[in-house]
Amino acid sequence: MSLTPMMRQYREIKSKLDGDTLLMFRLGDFYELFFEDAVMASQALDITLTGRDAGEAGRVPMCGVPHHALDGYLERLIEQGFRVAICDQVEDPKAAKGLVRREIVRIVTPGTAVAEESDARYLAALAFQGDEVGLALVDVGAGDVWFGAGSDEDVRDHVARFRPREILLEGAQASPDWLEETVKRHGAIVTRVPSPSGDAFLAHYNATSPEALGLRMGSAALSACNMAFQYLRDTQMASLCHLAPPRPLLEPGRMWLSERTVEHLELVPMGSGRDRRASLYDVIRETVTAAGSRLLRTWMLRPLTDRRAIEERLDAVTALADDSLLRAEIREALKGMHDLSRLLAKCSIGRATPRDLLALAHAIEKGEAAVALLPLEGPALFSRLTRDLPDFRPLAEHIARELVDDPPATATEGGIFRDGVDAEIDRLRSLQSEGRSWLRDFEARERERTGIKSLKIGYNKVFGYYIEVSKANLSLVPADYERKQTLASGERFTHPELKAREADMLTAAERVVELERARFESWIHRVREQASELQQFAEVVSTVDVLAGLAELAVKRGYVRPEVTDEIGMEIREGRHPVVEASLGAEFVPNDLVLTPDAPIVLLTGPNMGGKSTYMRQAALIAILAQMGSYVPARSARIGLVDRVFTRIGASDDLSRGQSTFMVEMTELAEILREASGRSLVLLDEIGRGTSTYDGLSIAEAVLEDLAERRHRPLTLFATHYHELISFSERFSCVRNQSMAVEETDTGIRFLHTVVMRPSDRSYGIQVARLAGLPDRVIRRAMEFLSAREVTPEVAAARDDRRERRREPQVREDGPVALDLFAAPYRDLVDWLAAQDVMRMTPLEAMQVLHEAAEKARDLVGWAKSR
Ligand SMILES: Nc1ncnc2c1ncn2[C@@H]1O[C@H](COP(=O)(O)OP(=O)(O)OP(=O)(O)O)[C@@H](O)[C@H]1O
Repeated sequence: MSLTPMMRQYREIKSKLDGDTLLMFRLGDFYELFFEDAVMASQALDITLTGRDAGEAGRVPMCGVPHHALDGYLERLIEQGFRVAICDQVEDPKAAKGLVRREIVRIVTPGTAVAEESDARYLAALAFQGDEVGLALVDVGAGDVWFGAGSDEDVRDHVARFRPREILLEGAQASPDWLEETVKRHGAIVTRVPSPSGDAFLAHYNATSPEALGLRMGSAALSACNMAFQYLRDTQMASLCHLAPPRPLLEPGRMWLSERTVEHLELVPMGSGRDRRASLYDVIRETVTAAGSRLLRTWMLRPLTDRRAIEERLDAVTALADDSLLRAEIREALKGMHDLSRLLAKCSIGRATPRDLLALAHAIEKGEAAVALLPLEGPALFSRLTRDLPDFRPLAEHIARELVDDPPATATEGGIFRDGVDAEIDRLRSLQSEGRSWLRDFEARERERTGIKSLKIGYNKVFGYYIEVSKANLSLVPADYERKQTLASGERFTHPELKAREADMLTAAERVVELERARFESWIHRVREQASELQQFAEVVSTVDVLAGLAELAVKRGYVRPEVTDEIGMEIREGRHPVVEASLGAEFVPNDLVLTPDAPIVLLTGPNMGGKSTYMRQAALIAILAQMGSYVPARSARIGLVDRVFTRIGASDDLSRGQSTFMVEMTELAEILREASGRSLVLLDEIGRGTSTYDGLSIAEAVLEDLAERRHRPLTLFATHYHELISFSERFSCVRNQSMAVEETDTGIRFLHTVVMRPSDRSYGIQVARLAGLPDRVIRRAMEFLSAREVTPEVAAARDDRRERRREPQVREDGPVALDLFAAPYRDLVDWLAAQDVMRMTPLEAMQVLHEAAEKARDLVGWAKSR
């Protein structure tokens, strides 16, 4: 079938792309899509689907977006997981003989697009070698590159933490089991790529061997890096010289926090909209720049384990916390600073506009102003940061001197540079302005000569300059006017004198645009040449922002400087949970925590809602804050360095991963028991809850015993409802009982949120249920069931089996003394209740079950009475 030449060109270019990459084809002022692409894009972007004559194929579907609005539309497509190839006209249409030459100039993909946002946006590459998986992560916008390798699970953790938007896998490689779910959870796409050939990675960094970049020859990590860089080269088609040197994911001297720990401790925001829960990151973020916020997040997720490095940061924070004037000046200097890394990325991928160039200059000026404020005789970190830094002020000043105050958003229309910057540009501009004044004179002259008062000189792209005469005056038009165009209201003419001028003026205008563009490009080139030093400068500025932000946080929220030691243990006086405190304010009740090598295990009991989870998480958050170099919410804190934080805390979203709650619990527990060292902090919340009481209790007991009997016992906070475990402290001096205090009142109980150094005497489950508004009749029956259970022979026997009972059963005289739970009608209810899986229900369904339970219980009450 023969297509029009343009459509043939389109087809040829499209055939070079993967099937699912959309092609945006530049036609005049629009980027157009055709065929299936047009159908998909018109739906995705909610734009009108039209058609275009394609030759014998007839009309084919088409839709398009104006070229100046491309970025916005691209962003929307990328957000929906599309990959988009941009095809531009690569020669001047005026100079083209026949069809304009077009080429793909870049491919925009979810993992490589540079967006105007502060969040990181990663591209990941996975390379499999036997049991080892190599991983590379690149944030093109921020210029960050990370690499690492490990087990399938390690890599899953990294991927979950970095939340890449796009994951590269080799064509034939089978997907790891977890990939599909990760992709769903984080809205990423998987892109299949050819196996890496050559050394795109080494070539990018101009390195002769991988060792020079910290990688091993032939390693899985190196393959992943090669995959990522080959893909970047193929899609970006630009130098990407702004990318910082690659950094290992598992740097020595960093604390490792697994994905689950990050989630359990709510370090970063989770959920969205109304479900979005406040996180540590939200509370501690006092940075004033977007890049500073990104770095703060990195610090928080990768705390240090090297005491000296932590103290170096703490010294800097102290200096800034103590000097409020200096802190305010630094923060003021940085306020409103554009994202330097992102601007560098744009220069490096050739997408910077004149506006970006000026923004870059302003960002440098702001960064330099902030850095210049640092007292060099002050903390060592300040001088270390600034020691080898070139002075970028001359560069910034030079740019600002040359560019106009409000440069255009594209480099193609001139008006970028000030007068006096370039003699040739000035000369051409004055030619243009002379031309304009000549036009004014010419207009006046012609009005005079013809006597047509309303005669006007106008301009459009098709006809150039013209003389417009209204209908009423057409009879006065002189013979030397040549008719060009008829309008409803009059006619347009040219004149030889006007034509001659027009040629001069248009040439001058085109020449100016050309010269300005070339000058702009040479500026971008100069920036690119210094991209890696500028990127380093950007990181220094972000560090200053983070340090000043942490100092601000310390002062604003009354945090104290922790004492960080190489010993094992921690002593926190009047510690607070930073996030809960931020929402409760003065109502928050501070608590102490002392863990020593001799007594590293705390067994925490107390009612639901008593504050156990808060207390446990608080310990981990304080340790993380201290080790990232921040002050902490406490009256005082002495923190022995922690190598890892492990958490096993019932997570509500386990279900969304399709794993049973109990299975997840046990998998995590297994990891903790395998990997926790004597320097680890372990939080265990209600181990065993996911299974039957006695299985759960037995597992909890065995775990506690295992931890207590170790030579290197991890610092452990063990919250439990199993009161049976309380007696452990008699067997093991390393286990200390603590509980959340409760006050019993006439109407029920009141939570004091105070930690006391004794076990809780009861679990108060039913009282908490009453507080939650369970109907009185259900509460009453629950009390009856409870007292009955306490004397059921099976239960009593099972308990006696295990240990001496702490309390004698309280037989209530006014209630049914021995309710036979296994009598048929009760048994039905018990069986039915046992079959309910509340964790898999929506709140509404759970309410219905509760309602039904109450109904059934009421029936039973009636049945019992009737007996
Ligand atoms: N120290 C405190 N000061 C004031 N309020 C607190 C404190 N600790 C916890 N709370 C409040 O009590 C609520 C319950 O706390 P938390 O979830 O830690 O209890 P829990 O004992 O772990 O409960 P459950 O066993 O049901 O999980 C929190 O939402 C918080 O508002």
